[in-house]
Amino acid sequence: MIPKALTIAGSDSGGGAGIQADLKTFQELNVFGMSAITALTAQNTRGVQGVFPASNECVRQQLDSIAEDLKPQAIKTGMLYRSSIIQTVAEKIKTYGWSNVVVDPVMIAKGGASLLQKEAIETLKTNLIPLSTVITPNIPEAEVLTGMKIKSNADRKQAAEMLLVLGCRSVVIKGGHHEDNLEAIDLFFDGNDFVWLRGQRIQTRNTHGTGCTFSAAITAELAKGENVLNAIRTAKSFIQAAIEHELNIGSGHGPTNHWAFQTYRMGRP
Ligand SMILES: Nc1ncnc2c1ncn2[C@@H]1O[C@H](COP(=O)(O)OP(=O)(O)OP(=O)(O)O)[C@@H](O)[C@H]1O
Ligand SMILES: Cc1ncc(CO)c(N)n1
Repeated sequence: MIPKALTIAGSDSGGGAGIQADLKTFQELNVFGMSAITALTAQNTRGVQGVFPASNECVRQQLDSIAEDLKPQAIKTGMLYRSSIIQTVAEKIKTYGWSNVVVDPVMIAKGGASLLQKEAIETLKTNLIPLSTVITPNIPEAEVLTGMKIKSNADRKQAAEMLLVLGCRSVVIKGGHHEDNLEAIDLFFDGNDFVWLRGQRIQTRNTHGTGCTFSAAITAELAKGENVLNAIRTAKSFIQAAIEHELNIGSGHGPTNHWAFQTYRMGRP
């Protein structure tokens, strides 16, 4: 069976994040990609110039069209923008019985533009996170979701425990925003084991879309039937290669290199 994955997220006209990063990542990992677009953004490596959210009906119909004909083995959510879109997505996940749900709780773009309205945070916590197999917050997002400050490793473990209480089956709190300049270390927790996933920190400004790419890689591996921890390990290796082999596109925060994993790492995750 051909593995198929669905991304429910915003479009990044600059091609480095959102739907575009997700579909490129699915393709590179040999997974057929599908998309339901929640918002169009006018965006480039310098920042977000415009946000044009889709109607609830538009999101609903895209999800129905996909579900009636194609069966995704895994899905991810990215930018969802407002509460009613989150509700629509949560209802459809339940209606269609979709499993292997990766929730990337996207809130703010690197340049500071808001990709999620403040009042939608509660809906994310109560309606969507309980349906997820894994959530992938960065440190600032984990702070918003838990209401605690995260500085030390012990703080991060405590935040992971609090996030599990929201009803997700597991969590990875990503370390891209940590002040460590030698390593980028992510923390996985599934209620039993804490696993630290380490990678060398690359000194670069080309990190636009790292979070989208990472969660898309997890989704692709879940679609192939991998378990969550193995999927996350491959995703870590995928994003490491994509940051390391930089493209230097654009004059701001450039995109990562989505073909680097295939070209330089395949078979060596
Ligand atoms: N400079 C870096 N070098 C190596 N790995 C990094 C670097 N920055 C981030 N990562 C890794 O990339 C992945 C994404 O983490 P990050 O915390 O940057 O996500 P994010 O803030 O959600 O990204 P974005 O919002 O830009 O899409 C994690 O696995 C993290 O460890
Ligand atoms: C559409 C979109 N989704 C997610 C992010 C976060 O990287 C972004 N910048 N743009």
